[in-house]
Amino acid sequence: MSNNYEYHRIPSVEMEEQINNYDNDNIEEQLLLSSTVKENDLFPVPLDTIDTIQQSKNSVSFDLTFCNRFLRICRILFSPLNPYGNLISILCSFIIISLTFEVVVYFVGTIPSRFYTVLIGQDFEGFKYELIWGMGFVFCAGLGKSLVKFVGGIFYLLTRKILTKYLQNQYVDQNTFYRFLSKRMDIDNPDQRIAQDIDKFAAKLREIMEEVLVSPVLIAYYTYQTWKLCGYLGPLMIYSYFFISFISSRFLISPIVNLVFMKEFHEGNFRFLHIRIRQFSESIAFGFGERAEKVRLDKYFNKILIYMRQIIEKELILETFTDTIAYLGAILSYIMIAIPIFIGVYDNVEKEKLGGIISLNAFLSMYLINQFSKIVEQSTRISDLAGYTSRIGQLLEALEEINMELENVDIDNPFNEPPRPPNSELSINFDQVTIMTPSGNRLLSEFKFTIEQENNVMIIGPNGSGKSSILRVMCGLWSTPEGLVTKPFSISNQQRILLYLPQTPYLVFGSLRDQLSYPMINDEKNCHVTDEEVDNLLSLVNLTHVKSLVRNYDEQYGMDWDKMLSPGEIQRLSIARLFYWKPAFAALDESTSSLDAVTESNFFEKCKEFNITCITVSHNMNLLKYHDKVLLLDGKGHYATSDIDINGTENIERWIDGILVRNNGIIVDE
Ligand SMILES: Nc1ncnc2c1ncn2[C@@H]1O[C@H](COP(=O)(O)OP(=O)(O)OP(=O)(O)O)[C@@H](O)[C@H]1O
Repeated sequence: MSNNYEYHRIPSVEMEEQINNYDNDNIEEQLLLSSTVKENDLFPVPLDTIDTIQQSKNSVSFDLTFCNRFLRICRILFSPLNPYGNLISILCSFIIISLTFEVVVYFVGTIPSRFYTVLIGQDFEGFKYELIWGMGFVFCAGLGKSLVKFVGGIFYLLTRKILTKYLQNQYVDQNTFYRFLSKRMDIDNPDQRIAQDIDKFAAKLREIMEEVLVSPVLIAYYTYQTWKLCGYLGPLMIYSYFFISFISSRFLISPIVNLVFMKEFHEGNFRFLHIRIRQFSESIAFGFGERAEKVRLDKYFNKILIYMRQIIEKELILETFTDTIAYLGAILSYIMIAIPIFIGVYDNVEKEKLGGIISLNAFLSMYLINQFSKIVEQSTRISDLAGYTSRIGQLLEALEEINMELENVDIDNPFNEPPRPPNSELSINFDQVTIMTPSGNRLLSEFKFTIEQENNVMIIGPNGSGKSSILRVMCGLWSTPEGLVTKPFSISNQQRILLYLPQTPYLVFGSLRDQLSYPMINDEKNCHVTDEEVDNLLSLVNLTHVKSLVRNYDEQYGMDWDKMLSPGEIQRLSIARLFYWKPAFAALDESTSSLDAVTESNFFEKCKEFNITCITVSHNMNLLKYHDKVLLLDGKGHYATSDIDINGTENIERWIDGILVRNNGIIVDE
């Protein structure tokens, strides 16, 4: 066996030549030219044009759109209706602690001059007093600083929690994410936006808050003090100076916002490629695709590096500007006092007093300037924040649009049918239905078909003819522009009328019990499948050996499920899930393709026994014998239906061949 494996792993001579011929320096270009690796595998447009398209499509900057998106996010964060936590009270604590800290820092700043006074006066009692108070203030300053950081941490945590839960609940709601992923190709990596960009947004917001949260209060206080000393001219000069600085810095921030956006876009793709390698490790290894994957990864990582470099370069200019502004502020305070001195306002003031006025003015205006400088110094952080704001804002807007479409759809009852009593006759009816892909491609028109209980239906037809699409419409994933689909819906969460089984079943991150009762969640309070039921279900599908693979039925497993079970066993597990639910209808999309013939036959027998009506999509004509009706699509927008009678399936196969050969229109048998 292992020799066989080794044999398959040896690349063919041509492949080896091809790989050896790659010039390492120019490997990307060569691989792109070779037929084995095509850029289009990943994206429908050449990679080099992706940036241009993304940039034009997602052109983001530090403008009114940013302000609107930022305000929108703030409304979510500070909404009193928000159920995830009270950010307003954290913000108030943040402000109070930061202000108290500023006051303590002010007193700590006066400690040297107090010591100076008592030491000059050789006042021992005063020295002891200052020592005790000084120690107290220093301790409070240390505590205050840590408290500011602590409340900042809580603020960051709550910001992330509120935004993530808000977006996640919208994204993973009804089938929003399915519609979103099929329709909104323009919004890249929604997962990254929720998992990473929100985190970065919250971290940047915290950093900015820690720096400038109390600035408005301090600015108001020192504006008043400066105005008292220098008249209106002093504050006016400082305000004008920083207004001009802020407006100028805006032009330096804007290009960085776009670069941050694009860097995050490529970060998402880079991570996506790594996830694909993990997901398709075996296929890549079988196909000798390691080098191709490496080239792809390098290509995306290089893009990230290029954007990072550009951001660093642009930040150099921005930092130079903001630091210069901060240093120029020091000179400004002297210009402010120089004007009244040189125009003769203080001509009658004694020289000693003038010295005091100059130093007091310098102190007050420097403090005011310092507060403004702090705001301008946040430019680099603000540019990052604006980039994340755009990414989160875009996702919010797109989800809102999708949710507006879904507003009137009840997922358990997507067709707004009146409820039926559980035991009434069940059927699924397509009445003059148009089936159209989300991209607007019409697959079937005026489709008329009824699926009745206990009448298994097999849907057949060439690839891409729309077989799975019929199931998508039936399960409510796709809406129908014309016609009406009626079907019974689940009366309660404990009962499923219709269950869909795909070719590759979805295995949850969870326990064996969870696999069987999916989508029901098992926990200490709600255990939906008893141990006995687990045993029965596993023996029904011949999977009893799985019991020895897990420590117990509640042990949680993640990606390991894919390694523990073969594709056929995974299909059997999903069939056990079907037998757990025993729905009235089972939509089977190639879901028995990996089963051996005996297991397949047992499966259909059991379905009959459990009164599960199968709607099967398959290319395997051997399955015809388990069905009562056949629906044939020709791939050109036509369909035909026929009963499969007791004379066997040979007639039906001839009928199918006839239609596919004639391919000339709609034939409805009844
Ligand atoms: N989410 C989607 N968005 C746009 N087009 C789609 C989407 N899903 C499927 N399609 C298109 O709809 C057409 C029918 O697809 P469908 O999956 O129904 O084919 P099928 O008959 O089941 O094919 P196969 O036998 O290969 O499974 C295909 O051309 C496919 O490209």
